[in-house]
Amino acid sequence: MTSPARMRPQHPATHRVVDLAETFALVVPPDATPLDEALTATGVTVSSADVADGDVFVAVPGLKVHGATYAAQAVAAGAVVVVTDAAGAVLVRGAGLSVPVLVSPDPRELAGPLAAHVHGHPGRDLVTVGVTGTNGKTTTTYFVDAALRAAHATTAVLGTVELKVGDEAVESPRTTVEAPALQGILALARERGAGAVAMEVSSHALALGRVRGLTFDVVGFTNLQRDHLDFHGDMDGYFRDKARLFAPEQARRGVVVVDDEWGRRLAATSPIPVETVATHVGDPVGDDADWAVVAADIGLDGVGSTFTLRGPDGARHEAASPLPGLVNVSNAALAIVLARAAGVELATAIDAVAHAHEIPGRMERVVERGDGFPLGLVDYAHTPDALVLALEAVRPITPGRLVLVFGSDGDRDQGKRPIMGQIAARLADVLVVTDENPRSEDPAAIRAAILEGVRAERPSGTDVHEATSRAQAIRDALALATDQDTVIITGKGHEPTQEIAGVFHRYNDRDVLLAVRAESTRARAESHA
Ligand SMILES: CC(=O)N[C@H]1[C@@H](OP(=O)(O)OP(=O)(O)OC[C@H]2O[C@@H](n3ccc(=O)[nH]c3=O)[C@H](O)[C@@H]2O)O[C@H](CO)[C@@H](O)[C@@H]1O[C@H](C)C(=O)N[C@@H](C)C(=O)N[C@H](CCC(=O)O)C(=O)O
Ligand SMILES: Nc1ncnc2c1ncn2[C@@H]1O[C@H](COP(=O)(O)OP(=O)(O)OP(=O)(O)O)[C@@H](O)[C@H]1O
Repeated sequence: MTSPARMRPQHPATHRVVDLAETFALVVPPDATPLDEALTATGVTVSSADVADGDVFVAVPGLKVHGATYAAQAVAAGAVVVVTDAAGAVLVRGAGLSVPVLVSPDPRELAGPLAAHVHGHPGRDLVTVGVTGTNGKTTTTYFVDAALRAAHATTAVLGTVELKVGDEAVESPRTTVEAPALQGILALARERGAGAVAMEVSSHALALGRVRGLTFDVVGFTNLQRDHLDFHGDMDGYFRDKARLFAPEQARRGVVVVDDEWGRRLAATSPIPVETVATHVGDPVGDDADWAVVAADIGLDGVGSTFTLRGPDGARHEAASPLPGLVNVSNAALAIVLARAAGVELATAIDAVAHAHEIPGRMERVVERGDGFPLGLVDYAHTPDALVLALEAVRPITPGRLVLVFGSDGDRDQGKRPIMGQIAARLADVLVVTDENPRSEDPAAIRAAILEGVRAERPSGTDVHEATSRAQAIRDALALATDQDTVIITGKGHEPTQEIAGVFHRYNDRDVLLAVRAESTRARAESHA
């Protein structure tokens, strides 16, 4: 599989380093030899591990270590020049390296614009949509991509799950890649003929300049909930970092969900023009919003939702979310308004979103109800709040019993294990407790902690099962369920591996669920033969 760092254009432009120095006011340190006028560069990176031949290595002062510490590795991998700050230049000189060095007061801020310049500003040739917020980024981004795909032959979608350009996808190292990697991927997308890109923009990315150098056509805000305060300090700091996306150098216009106070604050203070969307039916906030969800119900397919979206002109549009639950009505409404702002016809956007049910690991409909099989869903919910939301979303679409396969991560928040158990026992009917990513912990001990919470809520232990492998848990769940039931497998979502005792085993809930269904279909056919 291609590494994310290799997602770059096949035919990069070549730039003279002296020209880059002049354009970005980079200076040669006083005691260094002047730049060779013939020296050229074709790419940019901030990580020595990602260097390609001909790269500029931008060595940033990190939160833990100075990037210039890795200049030797970068040069060995093919970097032709190091751009860093004054402290970095001292480190490179101290290491006795002969590589040319250029100094910038703020290399982290520079990395994005420099990479955008080197790759010929690919973002300007694409329709670009960015989505930020605590929850719903992935789902909304895929809904937007579905709408963009209805209007463009080739698109790119970038986020937590994958980096996908046309039909080529690689696993994503994080929600928003580093600024130079982003520009490289955009350049690749342009080279492959893509017309549009939808991407997730995390708060870390905004704080660390990963989208600098790109001005989005449209950006969206989902919501803000308590998260990542270790990094952002407090909610105000977290909000300020998110709000950086709504600035003229980052985006031309925005769409903001105003269901929470943070969305309302953002809409009221945004320096770029924004449209507002209210998604809670009956909330008076909807009266003043440009767009409002004024009715929502379970969809005709018995899984998703239908809803009515009132537009700024008062017209009512019948729309649908293919995924269960009201949070996905919210995500779908935002995506429709974002896609429209990005130039997709409203009716086209509504239709495309209504059919976008293959979002990897986000309430993903893997097995449809029927032929004796339950509805089978895979969801990433791995926190108590998300588990509540997921189970509440699935209950109304479940005529029979709600069967939950779940576990909890090792080497992470131990306190949530019994809480997850309690929630599961309260909101699901049949539980199969199993392993998630045990990492260095004893899997049985993690399951025991979950089961303690289960017992507190359901002392009888009725319909509570334990399975020592996740694949077995899925097999058990499917064997226990009828076609009136729903099986939901939570915790790992799209993850392609399971981490056990330091080893990453290839494993994916969706694949296993499909394999188990196929096994059962075969077994049934044989028993009828
Ligand atoms: C907290 C955080 O976001 N840290 C980011 C920050 O790291 P840092 O300043 O500590 O970097 P450092 O380790 O001190 O290294 C300094 C520089 O040396 C470079 N280096 C380092 C080691 C090496 O061998 N070679 C090398 O070149 C690094 O690439 C870096 O440029 O700057 C680095 C690049 O300049 C990022 O790679 C790094 O992201 C780390 C890996 C990370 O895990 N970030 C997570 C928290 C993150 O960004 N998450 C969000 C999603 C959050 C969510 O919503 O859940 C995301 O967008 O994925
Ligand atoms: N609009 C929403 N409001 C609140 N919760 C939501 C919303 N959309 C999704 N969720 C919940 O948040 C979880 C994560 O959803 P999603 O992956 O789309 O968000 P995200 O912002 O991309 O988060 P992550 O980066 O962790 O993937 C889901 O399990 C779902 O239960």
